[in-house]
Amino acid sequence: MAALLKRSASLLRAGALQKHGVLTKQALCLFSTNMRMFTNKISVEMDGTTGVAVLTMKSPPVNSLSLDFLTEFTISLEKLEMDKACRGVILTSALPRVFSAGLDITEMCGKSAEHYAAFWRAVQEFWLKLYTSNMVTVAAINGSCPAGGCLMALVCDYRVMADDPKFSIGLNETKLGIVAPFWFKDTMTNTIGNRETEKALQLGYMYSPADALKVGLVDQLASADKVETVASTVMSEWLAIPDHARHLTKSMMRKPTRDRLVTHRDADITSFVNFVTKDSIQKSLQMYLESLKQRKR
Ligand SMILES: CCCCCCCCCCC/C=C/C(=O)SCCNC(=O)CCNC(=O)[C@H](O)C(C)(C)COP(=O)(O)OP(=O)(O)OC[C@H]1O[C@@H](n2cnc3c(N)ncnc32)[C@H](O)[C@@H]1OP(=O)(O)O
Repeated sequence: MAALLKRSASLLRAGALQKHGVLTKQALCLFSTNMRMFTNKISVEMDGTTGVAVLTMKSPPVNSLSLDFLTEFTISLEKLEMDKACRGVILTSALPRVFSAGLDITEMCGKSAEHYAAFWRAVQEFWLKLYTSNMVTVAAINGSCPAGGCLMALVCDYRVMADDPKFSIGLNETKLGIVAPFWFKDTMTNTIGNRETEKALQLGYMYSPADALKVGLVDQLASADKVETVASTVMSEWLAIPDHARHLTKSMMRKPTRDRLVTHRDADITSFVNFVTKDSIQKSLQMYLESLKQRKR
């Protein structure tokens, strides 16, 4: 399994996944009954009787979405997608207090233009795979989830968040001096509407769980120790709907947003690389990283 994953990761890095559109058969190892899979940063437990997998992010300190993390995540999701027995995935975090801190800022600082392009392609791939998944996807948000972490939750079909005022969720990019790309914006607009998104994005607003529920950014709150149980209950409600009818409905709803990124994918990478290589943006990101480190002192 480790060797297959390693091979899959190198194929993904080498762009083979983009070239052929799917992972090679060799890279696939289908789940059929109860199954566990561990990579460095992710564990997947699939219950063959319910058809539900729990994908747990376990990349300390904050489950930041590095190139390695994104590669492992996308491969794990692809494997589940190819397994006919798997009908739903619950995403959650093994870390206390943090669901995901979003994109790994160190991937956007002090690197080459080639690195930024490869990183951004992996971010796009991650979004596309999760957004267009045929499986029911439920986010069990058991901690804070800024920016890319919020995006991950937003692309799921349903969001259950821990009702703890210490946690927050939102697209806070402007606070870092950067801009949420159009497909982040589209994903949020589709969830909470244009006016609320306009305010939230400009202000880089991080919502408390109660406020997130009020605006529809999350669907349900639960006490921290019940988030995954509530997510499982929601999952069984969604799985009661015939798969083919639900798939077709989901893809009808999501196709225009998905197509917009697919059509402008290369331009979006160029835009990202041009943006992130600017001295002023590098300075903002470095200062933000430094401020995160200073907070602890
Ligand atoms: C014209 C338009 C063109 C558009 C082109 C595109 C433009 C670019 C678009 C980019 C989109 C970006 C999306 C993102 O996701 S950016 C990331 C945003 N994330 C954040 O702001 C989160 C920051 N982190 C936190 O708020 C907290 O860490 C958190 C609440 C998540 C957890 O708090 P906690 O107290 O538990 O942990 P610490 O703060 O002490 O952090 C522990 C260590 O982790 C490091 N850290 C935290 N977050 C990140 C991160 N996102 N990336 C990398 N590293 C991170 C932190 O520095 C600590 O490190 P040290 O232990 O070394 O001090």
